[in-house]
Amino acid sequence: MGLSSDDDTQMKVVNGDAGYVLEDVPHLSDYIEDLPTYPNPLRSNPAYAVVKQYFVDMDDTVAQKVVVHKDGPRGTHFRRAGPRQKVYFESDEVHACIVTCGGLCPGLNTVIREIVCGLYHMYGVTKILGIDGGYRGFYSKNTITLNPKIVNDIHKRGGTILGTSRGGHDTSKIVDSIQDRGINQVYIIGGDGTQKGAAVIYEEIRRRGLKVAVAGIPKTIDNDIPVIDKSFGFDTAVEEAQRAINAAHVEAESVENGIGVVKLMGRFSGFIAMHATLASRDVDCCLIPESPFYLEGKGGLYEYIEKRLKENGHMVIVIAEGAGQDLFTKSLQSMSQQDASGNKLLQDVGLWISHGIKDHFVKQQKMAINLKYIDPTYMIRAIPSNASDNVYCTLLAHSTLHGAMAGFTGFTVGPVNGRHAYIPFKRVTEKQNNVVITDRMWARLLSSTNQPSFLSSKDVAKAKEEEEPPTQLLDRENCNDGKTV
Ligand SMILES: Nc1ncnc2c1ncn2[C@@H]1O[C@H](COP(=O)(O)OP(=O)(O)O)[C@@H](O)[C@H]1O
Ligand SMILES: O=P(O)(O)OC[C@H]1O[C@](O)(COP(=O)(O)O)[C@@H](O)[C@@H]1O
Ligand SMILES: [Mg+2]
Repeated sequence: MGLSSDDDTQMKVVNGDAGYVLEDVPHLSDYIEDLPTYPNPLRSNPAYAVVKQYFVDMDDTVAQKVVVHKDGPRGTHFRRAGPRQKVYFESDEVHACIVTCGGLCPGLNTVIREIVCGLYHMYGVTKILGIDGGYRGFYSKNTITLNPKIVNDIHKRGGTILGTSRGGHDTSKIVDSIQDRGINQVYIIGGDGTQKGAAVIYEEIRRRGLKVAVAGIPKTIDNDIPVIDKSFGFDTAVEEAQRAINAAHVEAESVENGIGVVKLMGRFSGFIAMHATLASRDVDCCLIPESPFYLEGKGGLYEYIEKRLKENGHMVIVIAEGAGQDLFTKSLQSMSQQDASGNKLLQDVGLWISHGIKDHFVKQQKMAINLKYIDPTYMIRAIPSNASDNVYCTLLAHSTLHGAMAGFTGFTVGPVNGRHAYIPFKRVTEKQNNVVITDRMWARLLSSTNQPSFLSSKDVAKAKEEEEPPTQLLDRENCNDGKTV
């Protein structure tokens, strides 16, 4: 095995036999010499001591791709998450903090709860601070003391007890605050923007030579974070979206030529819309940002609506908020408007398409329609996480704190092919996870709704060219959208 020689401080690439590559995460000992280690207190914990092979082997890694060919390279691996025999912090030395940034997501409170309880009960850590209101809270607000009693019931509530915000990432002020407060473990929960912010915080801490572990926990309702199988809260959101789709269906089927339009979240990726549609089976058309569509003429949306109403008397349309933005924002100024974090602000596509459909059928004078528009966007993310997300959030929190206690830093955590791994920040921030419309999952959706693909044969060939990897199995990202299934 050989360590690559580049001086990247965010990823340590180790090459092994047969094309094995380990994209390892940084460790405090990479830049601080002679750090003392201590036996993991879990060795004497009555609950965990009895578990056979509770500790993760030093050499355990997780493969990014599990579908392989006999003669293919072993490919990229990440360090397996979990408790180590030795830790780099003594219990009473740890001063941890937790911050939540970006949009809300079901499960945020569960992750907070489990970090607090995990640190307390597994590692005997008692000094834990909550940072109020996202990154800016480090330097502009008071902190919140956290302990198991305070967080006991919070997983039953939506939102985040710590508050959140967009914008306000000032690296030196944040690191000054970490240093001044004597914080040595920083748990940062948030999406792609947050993880980029966490990466620069880690870089600055390393530059200052501080013994501070920086750990990211990926959060996004949109499920657009690459590498990990799925982001927490996504399942809950898809489940909650069913209620809106059911309502749209009931309304639509109760009247003549009823149309139910439901707008769901998904700024650049249509995972929520796609999964909610597949789960429901009542949806006749799903529109997502990755799949361009058009309204007028042959093969367009209006033609399909007319056909579907004639066949079935009613229909349901699910539209992701980022779908079709190019169709109607060109003339509008707000196209270039951004939120405090620099994310593009979107027009209300649901309202726009509802008006468009109504106008079209009024002008046509062929058939009278009855359209109901349902916008549950914030309702699907402001709720508490469901049972399976709660368990997922618990494991994520545990994986993260085991990593920080073991001295890893500059990492984010998540399941890769079902096994939790420590992933370099770069890998989760360099691109976004999108629905691939030339993949099987989208084909399943098209076949379940019977909607047009809105693509000409030329478009299909082009899309295939763009998406198709040179070798089908090994060069494609593993992904939670079922595309490798
Ligand atoms: N490139 C970046 N570098 C540093 N901080 C960033 C960057 N992008 C976003 N942030 C910060 O991360 C936080 C959350 O980002 P945002 O895009 O709103 O949500 P999310 O993390 O869910 O994507 C904000 O406080 C923002 O200032
Ligand atoms: O919370 P805001 O600022 O209204 O933003 C809404 C956006 O947040 C999201 O829910 C998730 O975005 P983040 O992952 O960046 O938090 C998007 O789906 C949506 O476009
Ligand atoms: Mg984001």
